[in-house]
Amino acid sequence: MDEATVEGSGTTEGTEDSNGAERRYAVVIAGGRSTRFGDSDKAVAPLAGTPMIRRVADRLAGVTDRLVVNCRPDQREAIADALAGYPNPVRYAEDEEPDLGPMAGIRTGLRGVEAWGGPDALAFVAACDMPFLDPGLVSHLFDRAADRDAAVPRLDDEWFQTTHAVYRAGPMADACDAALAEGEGKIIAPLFELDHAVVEEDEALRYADESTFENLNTRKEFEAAAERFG
Ligand SMILES: Nc1nc2c(ncn2[C@@H]2O[C@H](COP(=O)(O)OP(=O)(O)OP(=O)(O)O)[C@@H](O)[C@H]2O)c(=O)[nH]1
Ligand SMILES: [Mg+2]
Repeated sequence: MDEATVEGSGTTEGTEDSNGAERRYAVVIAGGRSTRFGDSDKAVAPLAGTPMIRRVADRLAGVTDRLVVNCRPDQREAIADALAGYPNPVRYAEDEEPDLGPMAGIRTGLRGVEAWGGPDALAFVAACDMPFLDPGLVSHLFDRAADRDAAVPRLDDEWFQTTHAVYRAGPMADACDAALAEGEGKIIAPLFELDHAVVEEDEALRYADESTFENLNTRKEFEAAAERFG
């Protein structure tokens, strides 16, 4: 791999498991610098006693079969500690070049999925800072992506939730590579290259409440969220 270190490259197993059901992948991207949060990594910061990335991963454990975490190499040990004992198999897709932005994180995470389950595997991609995400909506997004290459929620007819969306690993990673090569920074650009379902707000909110899209950026938001976990 030229851009990312992905474990298990070359061990593609296909997307079917033994009972014929399609495996569902989760990707959590965590390669950001948490600058609004402060001088520690928000991914592993304890949120009401549990590292935030663990809360995100736990929300996904029942509706996905395998987890790929995208991060920088220097984050990996702390993240692996946070995910110790996770019920599903976990692999890491490390940024070879850091700080290329969330689109590069999505690309690298999906390359990890592709190496594990093949290019047609579907993955729900989440940011590491969305601890309220709703597994019911995640399942629905998988259903909506089944005959497409992506399913992405859109709020208020306008705001695509690209880090709360399902993608087919190979096509989306290729589209991100192309966008990155063109210097295209807008995270929605690769989406428009794909056959994608848009899940409008009213549809999404039949499966979840708004908090599923909430992301925590500042220490203040983090502390307010911690109180909601009691
Ligand atoms: N791999 C990778 N992931 C990123 C990068 N920038 C942001 N992310 C991830 O994208 C998601 C959304 O990013 P932000 O909420 O801006 O997080 P952040 O960049 O760590 O925080 P700020 O520095 O405050 O912007 C988070 O899960 C980040 O970890 C990056 O350069 N590389
Ligand atoms: Mg950022």
